[in-house]
Amino acid sequence: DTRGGIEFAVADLDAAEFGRKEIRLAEHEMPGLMALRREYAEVYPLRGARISGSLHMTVQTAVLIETLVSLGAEVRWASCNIFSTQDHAAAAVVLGPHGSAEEPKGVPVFAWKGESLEEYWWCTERMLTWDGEGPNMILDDGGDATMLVHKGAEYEKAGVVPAADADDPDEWKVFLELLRASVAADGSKWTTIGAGVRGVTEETTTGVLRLYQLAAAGELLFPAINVNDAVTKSKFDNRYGIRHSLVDGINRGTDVLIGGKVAVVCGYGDVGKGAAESLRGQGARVIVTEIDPICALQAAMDGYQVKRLENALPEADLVITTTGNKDVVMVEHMAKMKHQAILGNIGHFDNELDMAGLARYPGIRRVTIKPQVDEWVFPNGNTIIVLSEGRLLNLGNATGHPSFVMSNSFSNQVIAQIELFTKQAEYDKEVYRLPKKLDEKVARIHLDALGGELTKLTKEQAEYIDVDVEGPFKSEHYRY
Ligand SMILES: NC(=O)c1ccc[n+]([C@@H]2O[C@H](COP(=O)([O-])OP(=O)(O)OC[C@H]3O[C@@H](n4cnc5c(N)ncnc54)[C@H](O)[C@@H]3O)[C@@H](O)[C@H]2O)c1
Ligand SMILES: Nc1ncnc2c1ncn2CC[C@H](O)C(=O)O
Repeated sequence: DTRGGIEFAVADLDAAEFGRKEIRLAEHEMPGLMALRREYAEVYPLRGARISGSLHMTVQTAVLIETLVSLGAEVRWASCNIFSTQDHAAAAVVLGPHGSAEEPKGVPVFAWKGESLEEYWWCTERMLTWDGEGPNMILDDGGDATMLVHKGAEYEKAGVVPAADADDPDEWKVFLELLRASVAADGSKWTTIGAGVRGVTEETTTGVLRLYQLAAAGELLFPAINVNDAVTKSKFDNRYGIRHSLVDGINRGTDVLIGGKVAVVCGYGDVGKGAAESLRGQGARVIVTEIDPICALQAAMDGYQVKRLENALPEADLVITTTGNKDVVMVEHMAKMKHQAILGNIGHFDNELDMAGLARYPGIRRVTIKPQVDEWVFPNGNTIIVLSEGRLLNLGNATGHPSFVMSNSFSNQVIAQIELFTKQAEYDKEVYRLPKKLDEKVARIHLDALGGELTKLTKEQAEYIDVDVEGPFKSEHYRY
């Protein structure tokens, strides 16, 4: 639809008033973004930026979007997951703080909760397709937007879009069909977009992995900033955000008592650490699976039992994957789980769970209990409860991380967007991280907001530990 010159595809514009109320409350909980709006008021560092954003369309993301706009940017947005959109937030962003349903004054948003795969990729293409000049910045979460531009340009150059293999994931088949139609209609669309983008800022671990792979292959079309590995992002959002939102998703999805139960957490990285703490906080006995001896030893030292999945399954009441890897829980594992055990994933993609194998299992039956909660019935009558079809359940079954921790992450996103947009000449087609001083600046803002008192180094102390009184306070190789 298009109204007031704003193109959009959202579930219900009438939900905007509710969305605006929650955005207003969220602003109070996002001091980093509000501080950046004040710091750059009247400066408009992003004037001229045309940002295409692919990131869960939540209340928190709405505050990020409106911060980018307040710094002068034009923005188009889609969600990076078919279940993570909060429809009232999407509607409020289309209307903007001063618009109305008749006269929207916000930004184009193409996102609604419960998109099909075809709709998801349609939204992603719309988000990247501007009238006139294309985007000159991408803000990505998981790398789907970056992949669409890169694969589109690659296939335009080759003059052909490959056919999918029969056992390719449905996502990939849908993706190739979208590109087949696009390349047939305009054989240079994605090449032109790729050439016009000054840089991409990537939110999450899995998207960052994809960027380093592109860079290693010499295929990166533009510079990239790895926002995930800002300390004030991954050591906070990935851990403390999950500590809050994992249990939220399980409770809203199943209302099953977690206390006294046995929970298996696959992966003990930043997300796995938050997941284990979240479940232990509810009184679960947590068992961790890991492939990395260092993270496994951390789990053991944190008091968790460390086992291989197949040895933990017989007693598991919940199994949660957090690895960023694929094929972690296969249908053979699922067939051995306890009756009505809960299976969920909080990694970025659903391929951590063998959902295709489950759907193909002979005699399997799917009973939808409610949206994003399915009971899968095996022929022997044993059933498992799968959340959000294996997609990240904290956003599919709940509302994701709370505002305060997303303020940390999104402050880094805004800083990274300004860096790449205004200092393009300083960046090559490589993957960069933000300097430690900016990381410490984000931490300082949020510590102040929590009422924390920072101790000041004396000049002598600073010299003794060989740092500047004003920081950076740690070496580049320091591990927080
Ligand atoms: N749901 C959310 O809100 C949210 C938030 C942040 C990150 N993420 C996503 O969560 C995933 C994990 O992120 P992270 O920052 O914790 O990554 P990480 O690399 O810190 O941790 C992943 C851990 O999984 C382990 N692992 C890999 N394969 C495994 C396997 N087969 N079995 C057991 N362990 C295995 C690795 O050794 C590693 O320790 C990524 O996909 C990331 O994008 C989701
Ligand atoms: N509330 C949220 N809004 C937007 N994205 C969210 C929210 N909670 C988790 N995420 C996922 C982003 C996270 O930084 C990641 O790395 O995946």
